[in-house]
Amino acid sequence: MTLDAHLRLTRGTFELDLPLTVGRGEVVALLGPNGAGKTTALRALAGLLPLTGGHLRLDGRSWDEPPGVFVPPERRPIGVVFQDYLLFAHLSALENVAFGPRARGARKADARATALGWLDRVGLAEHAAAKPRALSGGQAQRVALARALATDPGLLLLDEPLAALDAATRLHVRTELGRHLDRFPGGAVLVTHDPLDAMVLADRLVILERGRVVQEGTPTDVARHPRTPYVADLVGLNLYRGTADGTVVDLAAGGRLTTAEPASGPVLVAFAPAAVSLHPERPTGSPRNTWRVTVAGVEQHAHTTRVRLDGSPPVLADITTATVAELRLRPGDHLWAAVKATETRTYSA
Ligand SMILES: Nc1ncnc2c1ncn2[C@@H]1O[C@H](COP(=O)(O)OP(=O)(O)OP(=O)(O)O)[C@@H](O)[C@H]1O
Repeated sequence: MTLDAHLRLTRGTFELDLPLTVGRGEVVALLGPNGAGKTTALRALAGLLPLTGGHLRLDGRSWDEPPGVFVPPERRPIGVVFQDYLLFAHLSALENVAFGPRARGARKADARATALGWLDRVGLAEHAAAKPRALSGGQAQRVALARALATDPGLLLLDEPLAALDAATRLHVRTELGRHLDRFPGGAVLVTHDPLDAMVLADRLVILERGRVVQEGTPTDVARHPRTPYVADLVGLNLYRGTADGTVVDLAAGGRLTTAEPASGPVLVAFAPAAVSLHPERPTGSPRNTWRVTVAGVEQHAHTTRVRLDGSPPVLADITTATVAELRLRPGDHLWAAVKATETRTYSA
């Protein structure tokens, strides 16, 4: 199955304008800040919101092409997994999964056999008789996935499928979901806020901001070459726009950096917060960028401390607990930031 779409629609003052293709067996993650249009895109794919322009085709068959064509949701071969599962509370796990095949005309015994096969594949055959309230969050999510796959959909839509799970369950269900997605022959569109879900599960990321695509590529490519502050934040990098003249880049945010790769004209420069070291005095002796900074905030992460620093340019630094103790950091403190040219990546803007 191949999805070929240009989703154009208007909701109040918001406009979605999203070209989107999904190949056979491909998982595409839609990422973006709140209000970027991710849910709107998913609802348009499902047929819950009609397009106002553009087109939506699966394997050459048109599902939505205003003004003439609109295939209603119940006639689209899609499977949907939402964060809150939406299992029928009064039906058993088996009946929940059998519901789709039944609704599509399968005989009761056949629908139950299909459902049991899917529950077995997601490791829940022994919970077939359980009602949703007797299942854990992770188990309910697996029933929701089995239910979506039991109808043999051409397209799978996943809306924040792991968001309702606690951290430990999430890790486990993420790995399992990845395995099922690898085997799924159709295409899948995954909406998520979690960069890790997207990086682990998706073949390709499409980043939306204000209804438009701002960046698209494999997880590795996007993580290495963020193009907007939102994407840089998502993948945890410092990112600056600037103008390069050889290995010197004048930054739009103020200041200049010496980089390793020579370039010319408008560029983006990125480096990891872990590449930044902080010093009470100006460090000397090695070929580094150094500039004066002021501590704006300090956050404790799992194994490091992230320090937000004002300066020209402002910068994020990840430092060890030992360094935090040594520097006794407090907001307003003046320090020197240093980053080696070889730790920076430069690419055209
Ligand atoms: N019922 C509605 N009527 C008018 N505008 C709406 C409606 N629902 C959403 N919008 C607008 O559409 C835009 C996109 O919303 P959407 O829910 O698709 O974003 P999202 O990327 O899924 O955000 P989130 O991450 O918060 O779920 C928003 O700017 C919102 O204001």
